[in-house]
Amino acid sequence: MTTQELVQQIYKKKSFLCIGLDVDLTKIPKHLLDKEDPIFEFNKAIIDATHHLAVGYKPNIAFYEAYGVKGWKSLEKTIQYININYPELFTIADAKRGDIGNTSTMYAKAFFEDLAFDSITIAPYMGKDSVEPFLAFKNKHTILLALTSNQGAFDFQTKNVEGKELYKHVLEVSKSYKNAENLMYVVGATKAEYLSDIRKIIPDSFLLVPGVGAQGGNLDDVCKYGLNHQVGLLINSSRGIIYASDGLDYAEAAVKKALELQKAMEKILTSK
Ligand SMILES: O=C(O)c1cc(=O)[nH]c(=O)n1[C@@H]1O[C@H](COP(=O)(O)O)[C@@H](O)[C@H]1O
Repeated sequence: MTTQELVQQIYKKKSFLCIGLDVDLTKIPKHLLDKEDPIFEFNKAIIDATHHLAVGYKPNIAFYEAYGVKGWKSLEKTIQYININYPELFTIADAKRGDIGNTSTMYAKAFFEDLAFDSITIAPYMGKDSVEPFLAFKNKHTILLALTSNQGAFDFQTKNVEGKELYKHVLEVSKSYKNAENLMYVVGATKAEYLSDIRKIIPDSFLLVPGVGAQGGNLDDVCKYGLNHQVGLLINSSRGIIYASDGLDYAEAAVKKALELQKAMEKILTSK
């Protein structure tokens, strides 16, 4: 998917919501556990109910790998279901990969070619030759971890290195990578106060912003400095939407939570 197609979808739906599919068998409604593939059944119901309110879905790969081959099959069925039934949706493999060049190429093939995701999250720690193999894929997006939502972000990312914070080096250096136009960045919603500095370095890039909902991040704070001329934000909520209820009404409860966020986004977009 091109960035332009993503932007068009955002304006059409008046939403820049991404729903995180972090499926945990201990949290989904009990009646689904009797099904042949409970994870896929859960995802399918959530996607069918919320696809008009969201522009993207982000399965966190750990939640599938945790169930071995079965989990990987559920992931494959989920991404195929989206790509066949809702091809306009932007898909993110939240895999947080990155390794020496030839290994990164194999990760890229796994997520961009075999599973046909539109994008993948990547850790920048191993540098240019670990990131560029992902950037080589046309119309695929590499979402680099810049300033993450967790407390551990302060261990390294905000440390001063040669006069500026490490995350700023990540933003600046990555802009010179080959095919850098395929880059997006992760900035946690809990770090909204850093966004005006971040936008000075990468005014045009899309940001994936997790941490709204369960982690306490605030949508208005993120939008205040995070929005750009093409919106430039994908706000992710996982647990806050998909586990709104663990009863028979789980899909309707997810719609209610997604609608609250979409309405707030519509208001922000129309007042922009
Ligand atoms: O890359 C991510 O998506 C990510 C980066 C980050 O800094 N913080 C963060 O929470 N995430 C992911 O975003 C999702 C947040 O989930 P909730 O807190 O349940 O909305 C999880 O899948 C996290 O792994």
